[in-house]
Amino acid sequence: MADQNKKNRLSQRGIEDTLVTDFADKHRKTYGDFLQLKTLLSLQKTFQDPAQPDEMLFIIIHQVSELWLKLMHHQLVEVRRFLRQDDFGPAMKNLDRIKAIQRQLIAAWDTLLTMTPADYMTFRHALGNSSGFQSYGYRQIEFILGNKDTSTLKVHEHDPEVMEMLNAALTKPSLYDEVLQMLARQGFDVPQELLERDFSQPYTGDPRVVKIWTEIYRNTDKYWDLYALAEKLMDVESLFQRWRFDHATAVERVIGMQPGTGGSSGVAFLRKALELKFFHDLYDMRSELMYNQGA
Ligand code: HEM
Ligand SMILES: N[C@@H](CC(=O)c1ccccc1NC=O)C(=O)O
Repeated sequence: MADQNKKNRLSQRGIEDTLVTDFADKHRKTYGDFLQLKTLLSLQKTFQDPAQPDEMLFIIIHQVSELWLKLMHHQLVEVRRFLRQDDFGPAMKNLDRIKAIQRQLIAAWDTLLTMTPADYMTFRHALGNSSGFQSYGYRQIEFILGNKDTSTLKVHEHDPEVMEMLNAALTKPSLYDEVLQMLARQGFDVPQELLERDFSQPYTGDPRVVKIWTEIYRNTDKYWDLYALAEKLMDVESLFQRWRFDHATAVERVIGMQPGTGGSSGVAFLRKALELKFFHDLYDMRSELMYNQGA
């Protein structure tokens, strides 16, 4: 009986006859061709000689994060485009994807934190003055979400290509600017000066728009779509804050209160970002709702 069981145990799956195995013809693309794997997998160059064991982890976490940031930005541009076309459903679908990407970015902290402070110290000096502060993929996302802080551009002045990309992101309307345009198209009384504002400037909220959101949130039965959109924006904002919080917490766990390689105070600098907000009106509306309910 035991022998019979052993015989039946599967040790190899084998392949099916129909499986395509002949890729000698260069026109027949393989998985590796399609994904440019030779290029992709040649980019994880460790920078110490001899390489330290955790350099590979550090590089891959950052490269993967940059890829997620790239996709997140792509989807944010899509949402902005759909809002401009009043294509509500696709905008909502893409916001859901953005939230899923944000969860992926947050999950990276767990993997990174398997690296001990001592492990990091074996190669931190080799990073020189490079720092996540110089991530233009991240900055582009902050800009489209509305944090138009031009002081962050300074570190890119040496690089015309990056400057051009970030300047374009700076001067275009943010996602929320596009929401304001949409509210105006739907008949809400959005002040003209907000619709025609200089989009390279930060928008910190306006009591007249807060009034519009108050109307929407008091009458969700009538304005369900706008309410649902605003709540998705709040979700994106919360997940962004969670990423910032987890970053600051992870950094404190690894380097304590040491200054950053980019030259900032380190954790204290990162914690200051926890006070930043993208969608000011959506927060102010909540205080307004409370106040008026009591009145
Ligand atoms: C051991 C891991 C890490 C440490 C010790 C660390 C440390 C720091 C510090 C100290 C800063 C402040 C700027 C400076 O003075 O350098 C910073 C900024 C930043 N880091 Fe990290 N970081 C780590 C991992 C990551 C990862 C995995 C990412 C993902 C892309 C990331 C993205 C960023 C970004 C985008 C900023 C700028 C934040 C802002 O402008 O508010 N960091 N990091
Ligand atoms: N600022 C970090 C190092 C750092 O940020 C960094 C440097 C090179 C590549 C990625 C980095 N990570 C993200 O902030 C530190 O102070 O240790």
